[in-house]
Amino acid sequence: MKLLIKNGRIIDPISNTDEVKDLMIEDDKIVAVKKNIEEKVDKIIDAKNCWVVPGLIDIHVHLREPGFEDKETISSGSQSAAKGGFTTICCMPNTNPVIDNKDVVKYIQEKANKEALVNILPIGAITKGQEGRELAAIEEMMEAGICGISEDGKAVMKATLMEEALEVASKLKLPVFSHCEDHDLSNDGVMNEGDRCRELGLKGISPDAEEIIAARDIFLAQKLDVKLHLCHISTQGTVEILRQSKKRDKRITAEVCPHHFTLTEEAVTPNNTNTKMNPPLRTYKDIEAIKEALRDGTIDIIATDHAPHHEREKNLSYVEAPFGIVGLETAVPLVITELVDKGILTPIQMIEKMSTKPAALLGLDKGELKIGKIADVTIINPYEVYDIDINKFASKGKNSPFHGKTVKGKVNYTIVAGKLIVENGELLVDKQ
Ligand SMILES: NC(=O)N[C@@H](CC(=O)O)C(=O)O
Ligand SMILES: [Zn+2]
Ligand SMILES: [Zn+2]
Repeated sequence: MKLLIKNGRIIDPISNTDEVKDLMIEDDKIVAVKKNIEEKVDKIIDAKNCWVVPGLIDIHVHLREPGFEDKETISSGSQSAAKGGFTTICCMPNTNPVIDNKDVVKYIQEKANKEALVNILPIGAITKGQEGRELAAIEEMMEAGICGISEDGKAVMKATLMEEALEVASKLKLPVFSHCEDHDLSNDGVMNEGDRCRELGLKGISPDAEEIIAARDIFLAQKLDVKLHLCHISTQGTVEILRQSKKRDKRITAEVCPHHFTLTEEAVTPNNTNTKMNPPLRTYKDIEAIKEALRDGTIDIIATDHAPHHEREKNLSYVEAPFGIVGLETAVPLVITELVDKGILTPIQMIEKMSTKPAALLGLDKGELKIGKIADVTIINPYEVYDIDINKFASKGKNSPFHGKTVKGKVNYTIVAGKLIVENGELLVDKQ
């Protein structure tokens, strides 16, 4: 099977390429990247005016299976990922049962092999049942194939236990994804601590809650040979801590989610629980700091923190509704609209943060368009303008604050190991 992608703008951060060329795939591999390939093939994709990029990798996704299949499943989440241009996603362990032993890891891998359209890499929990009392079976999960450990959904509050986890991760060479939140400080807050929460009479979550645990984990990690990654950072203070720490320790990485550079606390209204997520939407000054950090490389990765919830739960009051919004199908247009179009990131930098750096953090041989590599490829039309429509999401979760937003940038094709999964923006589903 030969597939030829003609006349696209090949964007490859590793070779620093941003140039119109053709790309040929044979079976599951990239076999040529050059100008004017004239060869008899099985299928030609016309990529004129489009970007041809290494398949996007989202290191922060909640797939909800096992346990919360009414919110999302491995199958529906993988369809959502494919539509969003992601060829590999990492799934967080806050499922039921929690991913804290090899059996749950294997369950997810087996289901993913049968049902998923994209590569799925489970992340194991740090503590048993995510209860914060004793370490999970990290070594056996590593042997089963987890790509990292995280307590996401919450932080490990006990510093000595977090230290122990970092030591184990260092020994096993597993990255640690830290959800930075001091739960004593965030307490029962539901939005950013600031003018807007006082105006609305809602309880706030201060930036301190994030910054204190970010600083703690950086201090704990820098004594060890370990990859510490800060999840969904949202405040100017965390950006500053990170920028300073990176001068001493090059292994620390951090991600930001599209909603944290697109919306502020001003978007919060008590009847729109799709503005409720953790960490919460912050302020204009935080967005400015995040954008600067994206531009200067302090923030390495853009991840979605795709957190689907059922309408029934999101219809509860602002206080009772769960935290989280979906993100897989809005990431590319938000990044193009808010960052690339506004000159904050070049297309190469965007792809570096959505494919190359995630691959490097996970130690994957991906994130590059090069002869001989597995053909995970995404084709994006960066000029298409349209309104985001939750009803078109493949995700079961419709909890997005971006419904109706006019954006630029559309994922047209997603190719996983040489196989066309999305064509003209639509899924070609042959697995369910
Ligand atoms: N981000 C969220 O608001 N929610 C996430 C948990 C998390 O990422 O911490 C979820 O699992 O729903
Ligand atoms: Zn989290
Ligand atoms: Zn999360």
